[in-house]
Amino acid sequence: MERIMVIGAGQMGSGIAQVCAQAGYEVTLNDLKAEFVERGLGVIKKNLSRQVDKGKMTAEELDKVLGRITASNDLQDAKSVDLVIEAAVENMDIKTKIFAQLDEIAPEHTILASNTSSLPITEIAAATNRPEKVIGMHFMNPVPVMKLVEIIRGLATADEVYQTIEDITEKIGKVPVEVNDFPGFVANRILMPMINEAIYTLYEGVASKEDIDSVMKLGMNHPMGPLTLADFIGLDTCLYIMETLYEGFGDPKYRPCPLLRKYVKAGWLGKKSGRGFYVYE
Ligand SMILES: CC(=O)CC(=O)SCCNC(=O)CCNC(=O)[C@H](O)C(C)(C)COP(=O)(O)OP(=O)(O)OC[C@H]1O[C@@H](n2cnc3c(N)ncnc32)[C@H](O)[C@@H]1OP(=O)(O)O
Ligand SMILES: NC(=O)C1=CN([C@@H]2O[C@H](COP(=O)(O)OP(=O)(O)OC[C@H]3O[C@@H](n4cnc5c(N)ncnc54)[C@H](OP(=O)(O)O)[C@@H]3O)[C@@H](O)[C@H]2O)C=CC1
Repeated sequence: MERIMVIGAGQMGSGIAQVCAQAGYEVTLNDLKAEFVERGLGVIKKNLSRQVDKGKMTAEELDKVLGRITASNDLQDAKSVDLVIEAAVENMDIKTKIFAQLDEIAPEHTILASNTSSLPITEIAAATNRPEKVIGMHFMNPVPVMKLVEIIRGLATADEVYQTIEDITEKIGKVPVEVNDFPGFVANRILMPMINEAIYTLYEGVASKEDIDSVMKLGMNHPMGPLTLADFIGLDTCLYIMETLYEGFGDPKYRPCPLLRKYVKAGWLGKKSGRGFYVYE
């Protein structure tokens, strides 16, 4: 395993590319347009420069890490990689299209992983002719800081593929947790209903957004209040995850809050779009 391709250069894809390059892998960072990859590379440069400023990394190391990342706008670049980690938007149609194409392009030995936060790995795998080599590799945001990676076994995922991904996860300094393929896995099955409930609390006028966040920050020692965290994750992603839980379990307890839907329809996607529950400069 030497070459990794990351698909999607958004907040997750750029973080994944960064930690893989820091661990010594050659990384191809792919997005639909050159400007999106440039934006992702800009975030990586900023993160690494901060480490140089703090004396945690030398300027030479920074150059070496950046030198390991190649920009790409063509899925054909998957023909020379050993592992693909897909981090495009949380949408099943988009993901199955990407995986079907990758299956045609990537060499036989290549493992195809998805950073999906909730969608069934088994269904993504079924879009390929190599379901045994398809697996979930769910990083947490912000990737350079958070230690956890949920590794999700699809129905057909081979044991040796799981083992390889567990080894890579450890090599990049993360802690793997093994999870079976059910909607939302573990992380978002627990986190997202809490966030959705915080949005209902705001929607029903129980308290102001600042006070809801303060309750969870000061009362439960959460590093961020749930509404700030929702903005940080992306409200579109939060809604996709709630819909996956709602449809996947058929249980009304997972119904997404109408206020969340309204914000997403308005394009208020949180920090990444400049406005969500809060306004960002
Ligand atoms: C939706 C899903 O599918 C799954 C998910 O990811 S759910 C989201 C999971 N993530 C969380 O719950 C995050 C909760 N928030 C936190 O843990 C913290 O607020 C935080 C780590 C984001 C920031 O921590 P903080 O102490 O307030 O800020 P700060 O002191 O500025 O940063 C701490 C360190 O993180 C780094 N950091 C902060 N934000 C960063 C970012 N976006 N990218 C890279 N590094 C970052 C800082 O550089 C700093 O590094 P050093 O220790 O090397 O100096
Ligand atoms: N946000 C979070 O906290 C977490 C998110 N995830 C998961 O990671 C994935 C990405 O989320 P996140 O990084 O937050 O989202 P972002 O919106 O920040 O980034 C997604 C990126 O993928 C690009 N993209 C869309 N379609 C394609 C495609 N067909 N080929 C290549 N690139 C494409 C988007 O381009 P464009 O801008 O044109 O749409 C965008 O640059 C999702 O599956 C999400 O559920 C997992 C853990 C945590």
